[in-house]
Amino acid sequence: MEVRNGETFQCSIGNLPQTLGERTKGMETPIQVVLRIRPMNQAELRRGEQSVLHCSGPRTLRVSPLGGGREVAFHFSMVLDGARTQDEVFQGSGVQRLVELALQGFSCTAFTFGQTGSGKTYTLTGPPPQGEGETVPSSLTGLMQRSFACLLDKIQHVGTPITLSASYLEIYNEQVRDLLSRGPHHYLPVRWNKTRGFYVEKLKAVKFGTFEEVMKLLLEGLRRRRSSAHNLNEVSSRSHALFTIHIQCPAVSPSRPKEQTFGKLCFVDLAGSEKVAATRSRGELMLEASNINRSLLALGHCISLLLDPRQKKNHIPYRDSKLTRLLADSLGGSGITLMVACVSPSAQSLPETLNTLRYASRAQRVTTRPMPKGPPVPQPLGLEEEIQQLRQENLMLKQRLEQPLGHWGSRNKGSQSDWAERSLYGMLQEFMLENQQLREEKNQLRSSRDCAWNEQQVLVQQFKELNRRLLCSASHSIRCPPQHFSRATLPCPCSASRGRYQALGCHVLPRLCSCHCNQLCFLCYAPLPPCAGSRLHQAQMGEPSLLPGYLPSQILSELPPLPVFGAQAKAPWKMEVFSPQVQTQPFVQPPGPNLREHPVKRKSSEWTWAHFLEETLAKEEASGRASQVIPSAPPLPQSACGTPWRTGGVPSASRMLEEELEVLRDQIDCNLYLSQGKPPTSQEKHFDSRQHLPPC
Ligand SMILES: Nc1ncnc2c1ncn2[C@@H]1O[C@H](COP(=O)(O)OP(=O)(O)OP(=O)(O)O)[C@@H](O)[C@H]1O
Repeated sequence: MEVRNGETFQCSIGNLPQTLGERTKGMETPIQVVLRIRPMNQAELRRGEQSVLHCSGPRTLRVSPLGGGREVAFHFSMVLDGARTQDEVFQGSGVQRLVELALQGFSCTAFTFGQTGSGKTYTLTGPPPQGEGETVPSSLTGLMQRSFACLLDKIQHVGTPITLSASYLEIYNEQVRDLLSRGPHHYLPVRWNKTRGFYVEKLKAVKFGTFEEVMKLLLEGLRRRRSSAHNLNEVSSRSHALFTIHIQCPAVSPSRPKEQTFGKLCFVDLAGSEKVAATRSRGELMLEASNINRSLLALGHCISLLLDPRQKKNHIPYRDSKLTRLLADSLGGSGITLMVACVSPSAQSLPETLNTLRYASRAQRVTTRPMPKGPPVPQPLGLEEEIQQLRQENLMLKQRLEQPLGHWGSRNKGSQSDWAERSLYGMLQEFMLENQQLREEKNQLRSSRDCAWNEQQVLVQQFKELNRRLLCSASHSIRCPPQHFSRATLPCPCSASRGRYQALGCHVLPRLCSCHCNQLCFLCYAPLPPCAGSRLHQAQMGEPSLLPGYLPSQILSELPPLPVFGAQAKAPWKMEVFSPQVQTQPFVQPPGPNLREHPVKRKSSEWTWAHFLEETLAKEEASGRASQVIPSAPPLPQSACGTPWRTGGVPSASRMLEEELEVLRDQIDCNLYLSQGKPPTSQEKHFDSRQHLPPC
């Protein structure tokens, strides 16, 4: 103990237990917090600022606001005022003890925190070099250089070869960068696993054995670290920097490998919290300040939660920032931690200083359970064997899956496991084969459906062509009866009628009735005057879609245009030929002396123009009343042998076409069902293409 300026300065390591080691393994140990007050800088002295911080004893700080405000006292492991030299800080902070514990295999961390320009970097590494190649005077070197020297000195006395390596990284704008890596900057990911906790992947660790080597690494990293000038600090660090020394101590006896230790000594120089208004940071500086403040806030939040024993058992949001992830073990894990809080004595910085003091006060109530790090825990033998077996099985199964199908049949039937494998993989292969076959079948069905569709299209075209030819042929045969073989035309029934339509000429096709009671010439579509038997014959028109003058509009639109005679000729579907009353009437066979007394309703499916024509003509011939009933009927066309055209003769071409068309219709019906790829539904069973096709 020594006395300076009337104050007691205890040159010890504060509360850090000297005996920390074997006896404190796993015991709750509080974080050690040391306070360092930097001296007034030139700018503050120029402004004539007064100090508001007063040390009252080695561990107590009194804050006396100017103007007689309420005085506040803070207690820490050690309070080091502005008059303390770097060496005194090293001696009084307890870092030496940390070095000893790291050598014993503990994971030790010393970090500085505080407002920007409060002396954090100075405390750890001393003042910045004055020029390129300049070194810091040994009296001003910080905790890090002194700790390196201490560590190497202690290692020399251990007597066993100890492996040392160092890594250096910075967290800049929430990105981790390796400061020992040459070449372009690469940001490294922070990972986690059960044995290592959080770690930086691919972080370079450089082995060293001498003080010069480790100093070279430190200076190399310091040069690469981001720093900028702002209003409060000419060389302000813009990133958090972590310098870690990994200490691998072999076991004293090779027969006891578990005694091997893996200690760690980490120095963390946090970037300073800053008020942008005070630092007047703009642009990139402002972004950096925002990231710095955010990560420090996350650190403070973790510390607050760690204070609550109930919260500590639950969730601590270490993942909120890269900094808290990498400090997780030091804050709430198995590490030993020393914090050096740095403050400025100036009254102008009092708000930030109070923040730092409160932050530090809380941090020293956080506890860890220090545990030395041993060699990586090997996997239990059983698990390793199991993993190995699973790997082999996986490999074998992969190989078997790649084998040809026939392979399984040729295998000998062996043990139960063989059988199980065989049946399982046999099933798999069968399913795959079946799947393949089903796919092929589906493709075949699809192509046959397409073929049927194409065929149907061809048939529809053929049908149209046949229909056209049939109409032309019928028309021609009536115009030029075979017995005449001349182009002399029969008189049109329209021309025979009187009235305004008398002048209209038209052509004749076999029709329902030769009188004009249907009020329409079905060739020229001219309205015709009603006849005396119109009521009777209108009744026959109950199925308008089956009459020759009424073709479905879809088919008519696709047919070649019919010859039009006269300017008044209109398309039948646009003419008001059929009154609503007539259209809604069901077809009733006309009563007559030779017909049944009661009208018989017929199904529309039974009703085709060809059948009706045939029946009507047959009945008229049989009764001999054709001319009576239909006085204006044109003479029936006669064949060369004198037989009516419907039974043979010249219209035999039409007959053939009709038969051909019949076949085509059947084919179309079949194709319609085939193209749907399923059996016809009950609705489709009633479907009859004849109803949708024009009559022959
Ligand atoms: N104890 C001290 N004795 C003499 N000078 C000091 C002391 N502490 C700090 N300084 C000086 O004050 C200035 C700021 O110090 P330093 O850069 O270490 O602050 P900082 O807290 O690291 O700031 P930042 O967070 O911005 O990086 C430097 O010029 C440094 O040399």
